[in-house]
Amino acid sequence: MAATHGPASIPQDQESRPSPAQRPNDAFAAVLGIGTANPANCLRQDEYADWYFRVTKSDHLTTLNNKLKRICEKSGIKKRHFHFTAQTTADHPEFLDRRGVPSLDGRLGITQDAVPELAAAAAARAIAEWGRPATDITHLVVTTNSGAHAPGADLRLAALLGLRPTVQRTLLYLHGCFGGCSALRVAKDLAENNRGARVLVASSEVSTLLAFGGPDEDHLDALLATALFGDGAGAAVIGVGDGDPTPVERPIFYMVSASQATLPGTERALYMQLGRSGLDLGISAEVPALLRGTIKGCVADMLAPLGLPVVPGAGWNGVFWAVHPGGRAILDSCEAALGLEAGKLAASRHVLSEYGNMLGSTIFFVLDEVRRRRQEGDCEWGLTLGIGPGVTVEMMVLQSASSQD
Ligand SMILES: CCCCCCCCCCCCCCCCCC(=O)SCCNC(=O)CCNC(=O)[C@H](O)C(C)(C)COP(=O)(O)OP(=O)(O)OC[C@H]1O[C@@H](n2cnc3c(N)ncnc32)[C@H](O)[C@@H]1OP(=O)(O)O
Repeated sequence: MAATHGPASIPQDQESRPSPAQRPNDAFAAVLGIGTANPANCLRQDEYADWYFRVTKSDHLTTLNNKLKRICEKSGIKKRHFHFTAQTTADHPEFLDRRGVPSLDGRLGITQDAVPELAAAAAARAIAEWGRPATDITHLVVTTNSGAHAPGADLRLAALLGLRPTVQRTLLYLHGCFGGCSALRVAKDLAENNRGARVLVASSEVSTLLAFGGPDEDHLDALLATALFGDGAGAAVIGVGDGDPTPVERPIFYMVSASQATLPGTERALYMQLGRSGLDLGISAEVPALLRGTIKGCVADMLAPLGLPVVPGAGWNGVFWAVHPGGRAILDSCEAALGLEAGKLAASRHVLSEYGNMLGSTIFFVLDEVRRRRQEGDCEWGLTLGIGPGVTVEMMVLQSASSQD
């Protein structure tokens, strides 16, 4: 299937701009397997605020507790998974004080094992769906916001999965919420430029361990973060059919084109920085409005060279969407700015509801959900959007392989 069902040519727009689809069939990398995993500890969002104020010994801060409750109610999240437990704060009381108390070593000491182990659980599922032995993986791309080690989670993951010692590793740190999209873009390039390559991409996030702290009324975006983020890992196997069919492989999506854009003047709107007290972060309340004002032009600019076909008259509703659910208001902004019909972001909203924002891992959950929901007659072409610090938007044009079966 991999080699015989390459993407059909993308019809050109009237100006006949050069298109990536002018490349021969089967030249595009395809997603050949997807896997996801979460830590076992799961907290309901409607109980989260009270849990958080209890474990941080801050029950007396009722105004902040009520604010967190209001944020949780509007978050579009039902539950989230965490590597973090109440026991973590009992074992590491220094994690509670983010005002200069050193705790980075203790936090990194936990993520060192947690990141590759969670990645391995997701990757094992992706490899099982792919259907070939782990030793056939030629390249490994790992992304995380939850580490600062060398050798890093990529090497541990390779060992846990029994990959070949010659596997070619790439590790992407601190890419924020678009890390999964960046890793997929790198994997696409590796697969398309190395004949026979099979690239394992894995994102693993236990960033709650790095960023957790007690409530602080001078740092309300950190309070917001406690309501949004969860832990999880996603993985995919990427490869090109390259004229050497391997019948066991069944493409899910073809990765037709990848691009990245940064919204001018938005460097401080979203940021992360590792410090001695852990991961410091900023999430401006302006982010949803910033996206609402710019995302349409940004996506149009990135698509312009491609001549992507949309159903006549359907506009942005003529494609399927896999948008990173950075927050409920992020999805609302994209929906409003692009004029999307209700339901177009259903997969993203479902993932947000079930898991929260798992930074770079989230896009794998969304892609998994998009393919689960696919039905006869659904749009053949689609777009992924990753949004994170920069403010950076990563986009990939996908073609569903199932529409060619
Ligand atoms: C178990 C341990 C767990 C620990 C977790 C630890 C944390 C881990 C963190 C990991 C590190 C990750 C860092 C990554 C940073 C960059 C990555 C991203 O892209 S990030 C992705 C980007 N994601 C986003 O940008 C989030 C997008 N935002 C949203 O989705 C929504 O605004 C909403 C759901 C937060 C609220 O719904 P909405 O309809 O707007 O409802 P309303 O208008 O009624 O407001 C309700 C209350 O919310 C308030 N408030 C709002 N914004 C902020 C703010 N920035 N700041 C502060 N407060 C804010 C607002 O003031 C109001 O308060 P009040 O007046 O009631 O007192």
